Parts: sequence; structure tokens; C-alpha cells
Amino acid sequence: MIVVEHLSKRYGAYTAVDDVSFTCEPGTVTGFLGPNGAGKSTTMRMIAGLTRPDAGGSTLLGVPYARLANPGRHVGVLLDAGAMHSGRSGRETLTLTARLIGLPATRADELLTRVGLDERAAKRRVGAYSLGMRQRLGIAQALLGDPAVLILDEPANGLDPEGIFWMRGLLRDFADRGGTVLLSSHLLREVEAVADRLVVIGGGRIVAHGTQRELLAGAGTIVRGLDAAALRSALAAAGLAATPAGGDGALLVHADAEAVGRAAAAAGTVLLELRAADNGGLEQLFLSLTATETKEAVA
Ligand SMILES: Nc1ncnc2c1ncn2[C@@H]1O[C@H](COP(=O)(O)OP(=O)(O)OP(=O)(O)O)[C@@H](O)[C@H]1O
Repeated sequence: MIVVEHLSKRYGAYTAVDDVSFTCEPGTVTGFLGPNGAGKSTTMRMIAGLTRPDAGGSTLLGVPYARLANPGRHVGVLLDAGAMHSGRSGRETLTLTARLIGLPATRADELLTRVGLDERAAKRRVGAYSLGMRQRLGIAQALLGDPAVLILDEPANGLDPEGIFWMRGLLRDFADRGGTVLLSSHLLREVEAVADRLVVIGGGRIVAHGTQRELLAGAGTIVRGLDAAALRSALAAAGLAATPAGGDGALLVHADAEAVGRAAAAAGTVLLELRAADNGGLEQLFLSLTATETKEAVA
């Protein structure tokens, strides 16, 4: 269980994380989504006790990270796979961590196998690893102490499609056995296949959270008309905001299908398509939710 309450972090006059609260339940994967610079890493670093918040706090399994006795046995953290010592081999890296948290060195070999790093890779210096191999090693390190909670910052970066598929299976299995996973990404596609819940952050603030179904319920309606300009005017006249959804003149409207259909009927304009937004709608929703916040953050 991860509980985040009113976390805030400022760097000078800049607010990187602004009053962020959410909860990750055991048995679930929570996707922490947001564009670059949205505040994901800063939030995760605060949860893992590496960055001190200006306000708010968080608990893991009921206590702040700093108060966990032997945290590696309870919480697996992968924040920056690039930050590993480049002169050590993969096996040495894991063996050292195993010793630090009081586990036998043989545990390192179990994990190397589990993440798909073979004997040759195990002997190679981490400096010679590809980013994908580092991510696998980082995931192995996070899993070493058989934790109940996993916190992974952009673990799919550098993984090939097969690697991403493998990681999804691993995280799903971890959660299905009662584990709690918080997984960040700047790409909706990367997490939507595995995340039970999504927490969307933009400009340091939570802009949406819930299950994919809950988020989609508010994702609106896709509509396409014979006369695109007439349809846009009809929607505007009804006070409905619309954004382009694809290159064929389709629009995403933040309203239900009935309201959109009535607006078109009132203007006497012919519709070719009228349906609830699907996963494409989730992508649109994600882009629109985060775009405003990002612009505000940049301004
Ligand atoms: N140590 C720091 N000093 C100053 N500014 C910082 C520091 N760490 C982060 N920031 C700023 O805080 C904002 C949020 O950064 P953060 O790394 O948390 O975002 P992110 O969502 O993880 O993005 P990315 O996917 O690019 O890592 C950014 O604008 C970043 O430049």
C-alpha cells in the first residue's frame, strides 16, 4: 500500500510538485502518467525518501520510507537505471545489494535468471550494458528483497517491444500475488495494457485519476459530420467544446452522445459517425488534460 498525501516540492520559485495525493492498493498496478517534466520523478523520489518534500508526506506499508527497517526487504525501487556503478558486473551489482539487505549471494543468480540476463550478461560490466539491459538489472535489484511494493520510474525506457511485453507480465504477476506497483511513464500506450488505475499528472498537479473505465466515462464522444464546418458551429452554438480527433474531420467532444446528437440535429447537420470515445479517447483525454497544465507550467 502506498499513500501519498498533499506532497509538494518547490525548486526556488518553481513548483515541481503541487499538492499531490493518491493511493496505490495491494493487488493493483497504478500507472503514473504525465509528460516530461510533469513531476513524476520528483514525486517518486519523495515517496522513496530521496527528496525532502516542502509539504505533505507519504507512507509505504503504513510508515514513511525512512522509518522502514531494512527498506529493501519491503520496497523495491528503480528510479534511474543509468545511475548504477559502471565498473561492476551485473552479478556483482546484485550480489552487493543482496549482502546489504541480508540475503545470500545465490539470490542474485535467481534474479538474473528471472529478468532474462544470461551468464554472459551477468559477467559483463554494467558500463557495457544497453539501456534495456540496465532496466532489467534495475528491475532485478528492485525485486531482490522480495518486496511487497514496487516503485518504478519509466522502467520501459530502452526496452524493446519484447522487453516491454515481458515487463508487463512480470508486473501483472507481482500485483496478482498481492503486491503494490507504482509505475511511471510519459506514454499512455506503455501503461494502459497493465495498469488497473491511472494517476495523471501535469505541471506538478494531479489532473485525473481512476480506473481506465472511470476515466473513459468522462472521455467524451467522437463525432464526424458531412459538413465539418457546420458541425463545429452547431457544437459551438450548443456550448460544447470540441477538439480534432484524427485527420478525417472527426472531433472529440467533452459531452455525452445524446448532447452531441441533439446539437447536430438542432442545426440540421448530417452526422456520419457518433460514438463514445474509446482508447483513442483516453489518449486524447491524456493529451488534453496534460497539455494545458504543461503550458501553464512552462509559462
Ligand atoms: N533538483 C532539481 N532542481 C531544480 N529543478 C528540478 C530538480 N528536479 C526536478 N526539477 C524540475 O521539476 C520539474 C519536474 O521534474 P520531474 O523530473 O519530476 O518530472 P518528470 O515528470 O519525472 O519528467 P521526466 O519524464 O522528464 O523525468 C521539471 O521542470 C524539472 O526541471
